Amino acid sequence: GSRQNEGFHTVEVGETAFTVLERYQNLRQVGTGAQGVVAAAYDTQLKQNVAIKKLSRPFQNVTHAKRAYRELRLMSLVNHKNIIRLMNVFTSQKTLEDFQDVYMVMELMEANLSQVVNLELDHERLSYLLYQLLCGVRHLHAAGIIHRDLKPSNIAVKSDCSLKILDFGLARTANQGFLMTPYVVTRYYRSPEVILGMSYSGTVDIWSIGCIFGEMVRGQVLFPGSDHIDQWNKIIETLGSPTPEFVNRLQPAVSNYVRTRPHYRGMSFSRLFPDGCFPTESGGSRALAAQARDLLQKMLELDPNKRINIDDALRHPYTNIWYEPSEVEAPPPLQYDNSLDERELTVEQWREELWREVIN
Ligand SMILES: O=C(Nc1cccc(-c2n[nH]c3ccc(-c4nc[nH]n4)cc23)c1)c1ccco1
Repeated sequence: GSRQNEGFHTVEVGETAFTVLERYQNLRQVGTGAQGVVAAAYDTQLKQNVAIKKLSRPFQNVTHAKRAYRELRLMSLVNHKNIIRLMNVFTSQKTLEDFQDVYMVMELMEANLSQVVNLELDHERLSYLLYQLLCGVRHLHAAGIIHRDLKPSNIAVKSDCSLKILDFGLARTANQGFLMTPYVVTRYYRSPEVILGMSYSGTVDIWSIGCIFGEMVRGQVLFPGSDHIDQWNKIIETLGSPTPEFVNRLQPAVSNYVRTRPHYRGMSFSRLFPDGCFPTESGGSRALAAQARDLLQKMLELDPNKRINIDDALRHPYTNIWYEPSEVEAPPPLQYDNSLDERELTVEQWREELWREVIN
């Protein structure tokens, strides 16, 4: 029979075949994402558990290819404790012609945040998770990377309450919603400026963090919109209509639409996040609830120009108890050249780009 690739072995993980280096043993599925299947494994060389993500035919279309290329380049560029680290990347195929799959080996976490948002977290854990998320995003922004698609499913945690961001979101030119796979694009955490197609800056990620933080407090999604229109309606019904000054900054067609909406006053934040939905452990909890509510209000500001920025959020009383200059001001990685993942290449050209990234 054909000589099995030396140094590789093939195992079934769920319905997916993983052909991985011999050093990775005892594979078991821990998750699936829009890009592929993730397995936990034991690395017999490093003598530690790892996560292995299989990207099946990442060049199958431009969306997958851009995302895979961006992720490979960014993960090897970025080095921060709150961003998942790429430990190895390989393919079992020997030539470009045979090139099919990419395997990314990363640190193993224990759960993703969507499995944690409905737990009753005390203020200590809540503020620590929020602080780490802000640190990780600050590091991305320092490298010129705006994530734009932060949500609980692409953030992972461990029982020691450590948190890591799992991916790098959308390339600026990625199409906003149509995917070839059956996976639904979750828009619940997308900021008003992304929904309304405005120019955007790093504060889009602050909005998403506010939505995630709010969901951990409330135990349910803040703005569960079924599409962009519904998403916008849910946001203004809850937070109130935008100011005329904000609406005037929109593109004409969009501002005309936004003006047709009924006028909403919005709910007060003490009604949105009453004391009852905060942990009530002994001592100081009313003061902590007030601090958490204050920070939420500043993150869930409709107008990006008025929204709190990352540095102020890290210095807010609710999070700055964790402030460690070494974690917050970690030296920024080399600036990421966004233009590389925004080239309009053909599937075949992306395949070659990915092949080069994997074999070097
Ligand atoms: O469920 C377990 N772990 C778990 C749960 C959720 C995420 C990860 C995870 N760790 N590292 C990663 C890197 C990337 C991804 C990724 N998911 C989509 N895209 N990328 C996910 C991970 C791990 C578990 C049970 C027993 C031991 O671990």
